[in-house]
Amino acid sequence: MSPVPPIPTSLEDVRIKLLPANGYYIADFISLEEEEGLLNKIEAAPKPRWKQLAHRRLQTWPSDLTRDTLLQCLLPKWLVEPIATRLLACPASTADPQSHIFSTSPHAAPNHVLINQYQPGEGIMPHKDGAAYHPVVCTVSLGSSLVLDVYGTNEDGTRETEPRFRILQEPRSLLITTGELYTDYLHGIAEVHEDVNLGPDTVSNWDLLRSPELIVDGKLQRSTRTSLTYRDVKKVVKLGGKFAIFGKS
Ligand SMILES: O=C(O)CCC(=O)C(=O)O
Ligand SMILES: [Fe+2]
Repeated sequence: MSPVPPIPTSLEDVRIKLLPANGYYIADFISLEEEEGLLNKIEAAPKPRWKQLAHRRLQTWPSDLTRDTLLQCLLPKWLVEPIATRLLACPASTADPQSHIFSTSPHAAPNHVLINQYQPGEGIMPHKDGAAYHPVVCTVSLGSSLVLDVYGTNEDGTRETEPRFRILQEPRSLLITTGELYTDYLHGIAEVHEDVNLGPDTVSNWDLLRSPELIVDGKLQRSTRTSLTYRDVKKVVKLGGKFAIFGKS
């Protein structure tokens, strides 16, 4: 059994200093067994749970949003334990050990998880995650490393052609993006079989990586990579609430 990795004393210790405010990277967020358990759960989901998109496939938990609104429903236990619990146990600052990354979000916890799966050569077009969510995304990566490209915008609002920052996400790592990095920048994953030109000058989280030695000649071959992105959807409606109104009449 590989041990469950310790939680950092504070997110301040794992801040990606080269990024705009704020990005955090924890190379060892879950253990090998936890990674395997999660991949088994994801594979065991009924086939209709998967939405096949042009260049990746997607599961949405507990359900899709309708007009930026989530129908209130608890996340299944396997998505809460260990990831969500550990996210809330990670102090945002040493000054306030009770604070965590969702302390100031509407529900003080994530209520929504997207599971994206990419084969080598697949990716996601640069985009922003939008206003449905509180501006915090916690991404746990499983199976393979890949690079997340971060783009700025030009004065006329168009996207810059070249990424301004590159973040390498290793298997079992956690990446948190918040604030300006969430609201003002776009992120995407290139459709390549291999990430290239990786080094201390090109990878923003280089000093926080677990295994930079696996990168040979600046290259890393991709295999199947699955990501879980935890967020807090701002608007939540209760189905029971509506029935209660009907019940009264
Ligand atoms: O798979 C990832 O790391 C990114 C996914 C993403 O950007 C999204 O679901 O909005
Ligand atoms: Fe996204």
